[in-house]
Amino acid sequence: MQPTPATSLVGQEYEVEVGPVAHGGHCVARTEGGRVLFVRHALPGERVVARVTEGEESSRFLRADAVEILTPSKDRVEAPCPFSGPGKCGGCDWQHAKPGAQRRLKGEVVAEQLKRLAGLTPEEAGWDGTVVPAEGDKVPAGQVPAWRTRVQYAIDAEGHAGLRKHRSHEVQVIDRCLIAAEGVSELGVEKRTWPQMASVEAIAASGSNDRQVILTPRPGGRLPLVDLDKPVSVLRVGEKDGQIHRVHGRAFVRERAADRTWRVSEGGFWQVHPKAADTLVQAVMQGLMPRKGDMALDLYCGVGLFAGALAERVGEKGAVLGIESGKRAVEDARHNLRDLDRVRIEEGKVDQVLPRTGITAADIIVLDPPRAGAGKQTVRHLASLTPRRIAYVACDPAALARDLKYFAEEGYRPVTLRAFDLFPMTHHVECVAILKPVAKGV
Ligand SMILES: C[S@@+](CC[C@H](N)C(=O)[O-])C[C@H]1O[C@@H](n2cnc3c(N)ncnc32)[C@H](O)[C@@H]1O
Repeated sequence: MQPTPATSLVGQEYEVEVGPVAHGGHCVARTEGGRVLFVRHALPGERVVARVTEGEESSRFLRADAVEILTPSKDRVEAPCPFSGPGKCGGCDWQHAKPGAQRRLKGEVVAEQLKRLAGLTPEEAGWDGTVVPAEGDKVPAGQVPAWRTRVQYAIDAEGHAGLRKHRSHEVQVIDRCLIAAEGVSELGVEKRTWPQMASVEAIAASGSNDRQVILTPRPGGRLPLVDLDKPVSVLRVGEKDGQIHRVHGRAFVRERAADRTWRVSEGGFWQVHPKAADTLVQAVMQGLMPRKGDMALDLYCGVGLFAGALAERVGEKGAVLGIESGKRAVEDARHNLRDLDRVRIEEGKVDQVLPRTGITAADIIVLDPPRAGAGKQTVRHLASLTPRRIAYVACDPAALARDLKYFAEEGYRPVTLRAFDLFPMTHHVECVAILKPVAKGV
């Protein structure tokens, strides 16, 4: 028998009352028939016309855009960016919300994830429920902080630069990104065409005047002559090996944080918001309270940010071990911390390298995993090292909550949790949880 073709509901419109915010930059609503909609461009409490963008008759839930606002929330503003809105750029999620409301929505998402996945109330997680703006980002409604020091532009078939539409490969051509840092805008990527390129990443270091452009050609595409006004280093992604190669200028940018200069090479991780690195180092050190002589771990250490800050505090009698899987990031970390004998950086995946190190105890641990989180096996291993305190830096509250549950099973509970709005206008939020051991079963 032939399977019945799925009936697409794309384009179908429903008038709905918008319910609470959900993780991912949308709100939950139900149709009269009880069908669940995840609605973008809406705010809780609004009555809107939602047009389905993804989903079929048989889908568990549908995705939709609010295309008409019948009863606006008091938190609504006109989106400052002309490229934000249904069917347009997918980069920002909350352009249509006042800055304070954006932070409240993010706080509600963190609270919901903690409750659902870790069984923790904000009080139990040691969190006051607020999401704190980065220094300098408190702007009036209708204005936008220009914070993105790294922007990956997608290039359309005609060579125009833009950003991808939400959950799509289609490119929304733009002439300016409002959240791009000044240094990125000055590179003028949107002002010229990039024939034969698939993407162009623009990086403006916040700790120096270093600027970098990383070009990814289409298959068989030839590199353009890059005649940008400023001295800019140019790298390209190799078609055959996928590796980043230097075309001209430096192969790295220099960032500044925690009173040190950091070399960040070729696609290595560095926080995108210019204040993020200092904000997070401060939160981690305040929570961990390192002591002279401590043995400390910095897991998923990137170019060595927390390892460097820890090394200053544990002093000459202490030791810091960083683990990072990116080869170039490891080279950068070793270079960045070459003046500190007490720091050792190991290359490889945390779950593979850590058991091989033979370390059986650590006094304090920082972990800053990618979006997927650390996972049960790594959490177990960390708890077995019986650290006095653990600082968990998380870019995804769902992964954080899952790992907090595993930590609780191993006898570690959060004593404080702080949340920072290091990605204004988007749904992303960064958290720092400080964990301490409690007696098992308590
Ligand atoms: C969120 S970044 C944190 C980097 C650094 N702590 C910082 O703040 O700049 C996560 C880092 O983990 C690295 N990474 C991803 N998976 C890993 C794994 N399984 N083991 C070790 N490092 C990993 C990535 O290359 C990236 O540098």
